[in-house]
Amino acid sequence: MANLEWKTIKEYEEITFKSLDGVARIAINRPECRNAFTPKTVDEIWEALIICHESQEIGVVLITGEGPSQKDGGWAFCSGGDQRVRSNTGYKGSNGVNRFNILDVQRQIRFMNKVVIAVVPGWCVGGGHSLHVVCDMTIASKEHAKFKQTDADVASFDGGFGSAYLARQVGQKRAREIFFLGAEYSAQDAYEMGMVNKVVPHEELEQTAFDWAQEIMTKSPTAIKMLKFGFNLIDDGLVGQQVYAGEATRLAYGTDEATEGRDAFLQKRKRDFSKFPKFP
Ligand SMILES: CC(C)(COP(=O)(O)OP(=O)(O)OC[C@H]1O[C@@H](n2cnc3c(N)ncnc32)[C@H](O)[C@@H]1OP(=O)(O)O)[C@@H](O)C(=O)NCCC(=O)NCCSC(=O)c1cc(O)c2ccccc2c1O
Repeated sequence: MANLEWKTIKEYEEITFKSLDGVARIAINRPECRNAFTPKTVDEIWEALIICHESQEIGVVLITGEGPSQKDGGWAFCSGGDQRVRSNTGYKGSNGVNRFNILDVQRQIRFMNKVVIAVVPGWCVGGGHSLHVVCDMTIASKEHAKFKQTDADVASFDGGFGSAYLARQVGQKRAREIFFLGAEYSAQDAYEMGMVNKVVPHEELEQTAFDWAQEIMTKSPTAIKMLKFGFNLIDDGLVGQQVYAGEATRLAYGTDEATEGRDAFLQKRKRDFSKFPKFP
């Protein structure tokens, strides 16, 4: 793996959270179970994403999995919900509360004001597969990345982004095949289907993701954000419209027209928008 000198932003128990030159790296750190997530893992990812969302320094977020496993050398991005803590009403956290909180993380990635890249070093399975699907882009290890949707094997189903948005990426027939058969796909298969952006030698995986992040960060942050929310809009209904429109409102606040509206109110005078252009 690349010798990037990541610095820890915050210590967690089940993830690592680091950054370098404006790029954040969030990695599930449970390689012995192929980076399956518990409610605690997910809470930690969620908090790290909020930190990234609020940060003025971070421009791009990488989500990945630590590895290899000390047990057998296997690599994983994420193997989905940890089946050992699954109960009749969700996944049981250490406080005894059952959760499906990975869906909160999916929404946070979707509505995040920065680009989120899935960096897939190995197995990408079940809820882990859905996690990569919801990320803005995916880069995968040529040697070790493998994609598989086991949801129906374990009587689970991500009927949201994990399946419907996947169909946007690979087409309806392929998405149904992925879920209905639960077959294993190589990084190259996934690339050819359109759910992976680039396949690179394992040694170059992290460096490639970092380079992509650096390139994105040379561009206008507002343009990148509006493009991301614009891409999301058609699939996200009124919530997507709200997110996009919120950013349009922010841009409008920066105009003289907005200043006139605010100042007229505060100065208790008649507003005068007559001088402002009505562009065709
Ligand atoms: C991921 C695998 C294909 C890897 O196979 P491989 O042969 O390489 O390795 P092993 O099978 O020997 O695994 C090594 C070790 O890890 C343990 N492990 C792997 N995955 C999990 C897991 N998900 N939970 C718990 N433990 C796991 C495995 O038992 C081994 O332990 P040892 O002690 O024996 O060493 C293969 O492991 C595999 O198929 N894993 C299961 C994948 C799976 O079914 N995931 C769950 C899908 S459902 C889901 O993720 C999900 C979560 C949500 O929160 C949702 C919320 C709302 C809607 C839907 C949700 C949802 O679908």
